[in-house]
Amino acid sequence: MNTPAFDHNLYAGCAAQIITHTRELAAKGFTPATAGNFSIRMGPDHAAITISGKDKGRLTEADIMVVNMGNEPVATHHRPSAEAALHTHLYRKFPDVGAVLHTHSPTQTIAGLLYAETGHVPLRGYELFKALRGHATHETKVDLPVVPNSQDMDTLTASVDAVLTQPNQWGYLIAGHGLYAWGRDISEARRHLDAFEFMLGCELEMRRLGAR
Ligand SMILES: CSCCC(=O)C(=O)COP(=O)(O)O
Ligand SMILES: [Zn+2]
Repeated sequence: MNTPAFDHNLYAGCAAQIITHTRELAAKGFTPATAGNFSIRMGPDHAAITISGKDKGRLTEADIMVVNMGNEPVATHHRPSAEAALHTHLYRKFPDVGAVLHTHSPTQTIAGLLYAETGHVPLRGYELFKALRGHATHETKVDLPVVPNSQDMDTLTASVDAVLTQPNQWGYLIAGHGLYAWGRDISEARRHLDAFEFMLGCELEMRRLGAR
């Protein structure tokens, strides 16, 4: 008997979690058209990830596949997310990362454009910092990195790698594109994504009010 390439029960559990979160995020308007991609680590060598080009609000298990940490499809002919390299980069760089979520909300997209030149969004004074693992007070500084967009995944990955130099960084923006957020598991990644979305919304509102 052939050894299966991966644990199917583990895959099915990961797919179910991805489907739950993507439906919720799509309902919030965070995945317009077919935007966004989502993954969960399946051990040291594999991740379950969304197939490229799917409507993320209507995913079924058949829309989620397995890749190795070199972005190669495992036991499937489907094409993984065009941005799979950004997911596996995080899994390779940080062994404790268990899930990666990527969305394109209007707030994330606009903030990425507004702060592209500065290279980060300076977040200050938010009680919601405490939703970010490793942050216990509002009296700290959180600079959310912003990298330039690129259709070349090697270029984009290198830009991201260069800005992830501090402990307890849980997200970055790609200018004009969207947000990547991650965590030890999908619940934590989702908490980080929701926290960044809220704080970015506050920053944009303060700019409207002329306070930034
Ligand atoms: C239509 S959105 C453009 C591609 C993108 O940024 C994205 O998040 C979705 O790409 P995927 O290949 O993961 O479907
Ligand atoms: Zn994207």
